[in-house]
Amino acid sequence: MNKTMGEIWSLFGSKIASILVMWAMIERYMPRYFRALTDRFSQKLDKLLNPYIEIKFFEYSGNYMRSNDAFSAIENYLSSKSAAQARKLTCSATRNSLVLKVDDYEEVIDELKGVKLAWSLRKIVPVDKSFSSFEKIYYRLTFHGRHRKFVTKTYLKYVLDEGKAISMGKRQRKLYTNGGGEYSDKIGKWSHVIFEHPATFETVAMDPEKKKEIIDDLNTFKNSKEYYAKIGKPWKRGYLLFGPPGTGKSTLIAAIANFLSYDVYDIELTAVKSNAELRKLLTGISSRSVVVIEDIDCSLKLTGQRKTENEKDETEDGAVGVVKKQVEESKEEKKTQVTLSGLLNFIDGIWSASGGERVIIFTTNYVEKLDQALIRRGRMDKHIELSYCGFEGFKVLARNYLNLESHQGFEEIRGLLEETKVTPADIAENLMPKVGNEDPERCLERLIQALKNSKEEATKKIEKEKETATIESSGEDSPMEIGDEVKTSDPKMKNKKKDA
Ligand SMILES: Nc1ncnc2c1ncn2[C@@H]1O[C@H](COP(=O)(O)OP(=O)(O)OP(=O)(O)O)[C@@H](O)[C@H]1O
Ligand SMILES: [Mg+2]
Repeated sequence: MNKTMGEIWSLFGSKIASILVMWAMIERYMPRYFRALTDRFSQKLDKLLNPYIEIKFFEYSGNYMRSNDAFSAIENYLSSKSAAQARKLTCSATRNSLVLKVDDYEEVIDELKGVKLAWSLRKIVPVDKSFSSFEKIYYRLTFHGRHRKFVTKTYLKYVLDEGKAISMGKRQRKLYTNGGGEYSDKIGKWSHVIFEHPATFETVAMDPEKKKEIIDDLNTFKNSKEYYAKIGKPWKRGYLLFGPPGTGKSTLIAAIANFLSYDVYDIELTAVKSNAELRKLLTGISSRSVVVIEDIDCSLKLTGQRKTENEKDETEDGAVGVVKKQVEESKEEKKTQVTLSGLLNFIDGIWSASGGERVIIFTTNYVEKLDQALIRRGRMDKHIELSYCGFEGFKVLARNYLNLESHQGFEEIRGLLEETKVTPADIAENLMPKVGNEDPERCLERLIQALKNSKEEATKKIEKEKETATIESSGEDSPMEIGDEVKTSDPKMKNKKKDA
C-alpha cells in the first residue's frame, strides 16, 4: 500500500504541487474573478444536485412583528387538507367542532394541475432567551424549480384565496392578550387562545333602541371601506362603553366581536412598560379586529401623568421633596411608562392607517375621570352608556336564562324595576337555576324577592340620608368647636345660652 502511494507520489507529486501553487497564485492575484467563478460553479452544482426551491411564510413579518395574513390563510388552507393526509396532527376542540392541524415538521403534499408541492410547519428556536429573541414559526413550501412560474403566478394566489374564503366561513377567531409578567419572554408580544364567547346582540340585555343604533353603526362601518378611503381617514371606529360594574360592558364587547366576526386584542396596559413596547404590540395587530382596553381609568393614570409633569417645578422644592419625588417617580416607572400622548398616537396614529378595519373599545366605570382628549369624538366616535336593568333588558334575560317569553309575574317585576336600581348581572344571578332543574317559577320568585329587598334597602337608605341631612342643616350655622355647649333644640336652653 505504502509502496503504491509512494509510486503515485513519484509519478504525480510534482504535478499536484504545481497545481496547488497555481491555485494559490490564482487566489492571490485574481480573487474576485476566481470567487465569481467558483460561486457560479457551486450554484450550478447545487441546482444540479438539488433542483428544489423553498419559500418561507413566517407567522409575523417585519421588525414590528406584524402578523402575516399569508400565514393564517395557509394555516386555514392546510387544515382542510391535513386531516386527510398528515400522519401527525394536533387537535383542538371548540364548542361546535374539532379542529385538526398538521403537526410541526410533518409534511403535507398538495397537488394542483398536476404539480406536486410539499408544505410543512417549522420553527426557528432562538439560542438565547433574551427579550428580543423568540421562537419564529413558519410554513415552508418546497417545489421543483421548473414550476417556479406556476407557483408564484397561480398556485400561491389560489392558496391564499382559498384560505381567506375558509376563514370567512368557519374560521376560529382568536382572543389575543399581552403581558405575561416582567421576566416573561412574552413581553411586547401577543399570546392567543381561541375566542369562543357566546354573547350575541340577541342575548345582551339593553334598551332595544340603543341596541339597534349600535348594530346600524357597526353595519355602516363594516361596509364603508371606500367611504373611509375617500375622506382620507383610517378605517377604524372608536367606542367608549361606560357604566357601573355588572351592566354588560364586557358582554357587549364580545357581542360586537361576534357580530363582526373579528379577532379580539385585549390590551392590558399595566403590563406595557413603555410607549415603544405599546407601539410594537399595536403594529402586531392584524386588520379585522376589535382592540379593547378595559377599565381605562384604572389602567393608566392618564390625567395624573400629565399633571405630574407640571407639578414637578411648582409644588416640590428642597432636597427632601426631590428625593421623595424620585422615589415616587421610580415607583411609577416600574408600574408603567405608557403616556397619554403615546396612547393618543396609538388611537389616531399612523399604525391605524396600515391595514384598517379595526374597532377600538375603551371601557370605564367612571367616565368623568377620563381625560377629555382621550374620549373626544373622532377618537372615541360613539359613547355608549350601559345602565341598570330596565324591563326590556329583563325580558331578554328571562328568555336567555329561563326560556320564558311572558309570565304573570312579569308585571310585578316591571313595577319593581322602575322603583329600584339593579344591574343586569344581579338579575342574571337570580334567574340562574341554583340546583339542578330548578323550576322557572322558583327563579322568578327569588328575583321578585331580591328586587323587593333591594327596594326596601334603597328606601331605608334614603330615609337615613334625609335624617342626617336634617340634623346637619339644623346645626349648619354654628359648627361646634371645643368649648362650645352641646346644641339643643330645647327653646329654654337656647334662651339660657343667649342670656349668658
Ligand atoms: N347587559 C347584559 N346582558 C346580558 N348579560 C349581562 C349584561 N350585563 C351583565 N350581564 C351578565 O353579568 C355578567 C357580568 O357582566 P359584564 O362582565 O359584562 O359587566 P361589566 O359591565 O363588564 O362589569 P365591570 O365594569 O365590572 O367590568 C356577565 O357574565 C353576564 O352574564
Ligand atoms: Mg367588564
